[in-house]
Amino acid sequence: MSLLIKNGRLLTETGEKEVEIFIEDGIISEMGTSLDRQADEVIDADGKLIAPGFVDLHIHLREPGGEKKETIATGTMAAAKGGFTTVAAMPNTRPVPDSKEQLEKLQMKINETGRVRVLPYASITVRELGKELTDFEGLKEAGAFAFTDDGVGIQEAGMMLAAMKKASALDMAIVAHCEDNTLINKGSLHEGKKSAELGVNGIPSVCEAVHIARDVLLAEAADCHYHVCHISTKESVRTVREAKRNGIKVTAEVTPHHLLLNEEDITGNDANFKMNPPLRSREDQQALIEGLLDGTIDFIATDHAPHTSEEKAEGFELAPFGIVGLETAFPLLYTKMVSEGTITLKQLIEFLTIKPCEAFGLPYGKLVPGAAADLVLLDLDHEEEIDPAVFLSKGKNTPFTGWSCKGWPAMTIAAGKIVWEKGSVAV
Ligand SMILES: NC(=O)N[C@@H](CC(=O)O)C(=O)O
Ligand SMILES: [Zn+2]
Ligand SMILES: [Zn+2]
Repeated sequence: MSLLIKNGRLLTETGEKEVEIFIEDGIISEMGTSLDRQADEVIDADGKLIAPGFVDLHIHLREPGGEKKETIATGTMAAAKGGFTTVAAMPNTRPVPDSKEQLEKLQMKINETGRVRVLPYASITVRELGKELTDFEGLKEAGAFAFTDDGVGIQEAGMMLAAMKKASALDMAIVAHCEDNTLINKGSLHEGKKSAELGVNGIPSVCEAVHIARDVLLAEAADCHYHVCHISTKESVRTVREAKRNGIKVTAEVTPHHLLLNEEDITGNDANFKMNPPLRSREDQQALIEGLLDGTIDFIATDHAPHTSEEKAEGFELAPFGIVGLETAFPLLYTKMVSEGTITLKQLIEFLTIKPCEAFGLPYGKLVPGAAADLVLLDLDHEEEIDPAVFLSKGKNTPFTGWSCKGWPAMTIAAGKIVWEKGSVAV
């Protein structure tokens, strides 16, 4: 099976140039200006920008156990529509992939129904209960991408150190949801201006930062790659910056919503603004942007966390934490950060491709001969309003409804196959 993409544009060090890409058996075989190649299928990119397929190392697919919210099939369709060709699935499912057997079952399901590449996380502790470490060796053998108890923090330093030592010996990363249970304060949003205004309990910034401060020291002691999920506060950014300066192997991700929103954007009782960590202050938002620009924060991940409309209708205090992100990440970031001059298009693409891959030593995220043919065609000028009714995700829980964005994916190719095309009927 071969594919020839004509009339594409490529972003290079020296600006944009025209490109043709010849793909054979899922691999980029040749790139150039006028390739003299016969292909089974020819695609006219019609001047669209061709970028490496996006990589999202933090998403929730909900299967097994949460199929009302999302499945591997619907979540990876949403990923394809958003231009993502590699995603890493969090293990807070029921059951949790906390044994070789469970992870093997999950892998089978991914192979059957995943539309794009799915890297499964395994949990750090059995059932994510924080009491007993999982079988790291067996889970690595079964294909675990890294270890995390996302959804909850690892409460005990001794448990975290033991996990890091084991992970380090296997050359695997510990990926952390940083939240100290004794500091949550039964909050449903950030402890600050908005919580005071509404008179409701808030989650203080230190609830996150205190875990990061502890964990960078543990990572140093264990010589382990430690990755911070969804970083959200200025104190957290400062702590990661300092740890990096000291040579500690720490990386961090930030979500589009923490870059684009702060607590002041929360409207009424709308639980589509409720996520964990919560939207923080304007100063925190600014610190996250600065952290991304100076390399303290390595890449962007959506934390795509679908919930049903019924659950989200329960109101701010009762609804579950989490918002969807796969189908809106690029248009939002392109419109709000690139068009407004905060970052360049090249930087944005890197934060969604090569940067996450470099952080975790993955061989994806670049367009070069010999690489997997994972790519996205971007229609940078096309403008459209965000409308959850057209999402392929089962989750409609977004705070960005009605935002007018440019920069929509027009076609996504994963491992040499068209996995999503604008205007075509979803199959
Ligand atoms: N981010 C969220 O608000 N929710 C996530 C859990 C998590 O990422 O911690 C979920 O699983 O719904
Ligand atoms: Zn989390
Ligand atoms: Zn998450």
